[in-house]
Amino acid sequence: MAIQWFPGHMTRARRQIESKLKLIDMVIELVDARLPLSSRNPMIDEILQGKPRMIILNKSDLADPKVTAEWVEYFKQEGHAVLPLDSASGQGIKEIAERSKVLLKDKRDKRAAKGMNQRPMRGLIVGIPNVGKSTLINRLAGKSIALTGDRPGVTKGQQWIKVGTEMELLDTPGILWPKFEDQIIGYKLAVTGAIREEILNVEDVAYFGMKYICQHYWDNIAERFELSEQPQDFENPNEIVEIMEEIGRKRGCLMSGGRIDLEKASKVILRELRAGKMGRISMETP
Ligand SMILES: Nc1nc2c(ncn2[C@@H]2O[C@H](COP(=O)(O)OP(=O)(O)OP(=O)(O)O)[C@@H](O)[C@H]2O)c(=O)[nH]1
Repeated sequence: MAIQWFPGHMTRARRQIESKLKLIDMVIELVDARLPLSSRNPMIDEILQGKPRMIILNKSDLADPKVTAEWVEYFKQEGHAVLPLDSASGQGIKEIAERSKVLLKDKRDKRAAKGMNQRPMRGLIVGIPNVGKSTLINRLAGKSIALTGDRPGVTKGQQWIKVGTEMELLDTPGILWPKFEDQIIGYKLAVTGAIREEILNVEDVAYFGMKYICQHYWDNIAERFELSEQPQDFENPNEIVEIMEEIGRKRGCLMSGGRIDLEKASKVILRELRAGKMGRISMETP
C-alpha cells in the first residue's frame, strides 16, 4: 500500500516523532544504502532538533559495496555516526549498541562524573516507508514485535524493546515521508520498491532502472541475460527498450503473435533488480 503523503499526514508524522524526542537519547535514521540521499526525509535535520544520530545504510546487501564505502565517508564528513547494515540477515547488527556508546560518550561520561548510574541508552528508529524499520526492530528484539511487510507499522502504545543490557528502543518506529519534489527521485524510489511503481508507469520505472544499469552495471546484466551489445547512446530510448525486450524474450514475456509483452518484461526486470538478482547495484553516488 502506498502512503499518500498529504500535508496533514506529514504534520502528524512530524508531531509523532517530535513528541518522542524527549523520551530518547538518540535517533537511528534508516536510509536505503542503494540511494541514501533520495531515501532521506527532506526535513530530517529540522525534525530531529540536533538529537545525536546514527545513520544506518540499510539493505547494504543489495547495494554496490564500493559505493556504500563512499557513502560511509560522505556521512562521516557530515559529522554523523554511520553504519552499513543488512537487517534481513542481521549482518552488522551487533555494531549498533557499540557505536551508540561512542555516540553518547559525552552524555554517559557526564552521568558517571556526577556519580549517577548508567541507565540503558534510549533510541528511536526513523525512516521512510519500506526502508526496513520493522525488520531491524524485530532483529534487535530477537522476536517478532513490530509488523513487517509492505504496510506501514501501526503498533499502538509505547513500549521499549531491550537490545542487550545497554540499550532500549521504542518499539514503534517513526515513519517519515521521502522527497517527492523531483521526478528523478520518484523513479529511484520506485525502482528500489520504496514507493509502488503503480503510482508511476511500470514501463517507465523499469526503463529508468535499465538505463542506469546499462550505463553503470552493464557486466552484471550482460552475463545474466547473455546480452552481447551494450547500448552506445544511453539517451536513445530505442537502445534501452531493445535491451528490455531482449530480457523479456529470454524470460518468456510474449504476447500472441510472438511480440514481446513490455509491461510483463518490465515487471520481471523490477522484480529481479529489487531481489538483487542483477547483482549489488547502487542507484546514486555521493
Ligand atoms: N535485502 C534486504 N531486505 C530488507 C532489509 N531490511 C528490510 N528488508 C525487506 O524490506 C521490506 C520492507 O521491510 P519493513 O521492515 O517492513 O520496512 P518498514 O520500514 O518497517 O516499512 P513500513 O512499515 O512501510 O514503514 C521487507 O520485505 C523486508 O524483508 C535488508 O537489510 N536487506
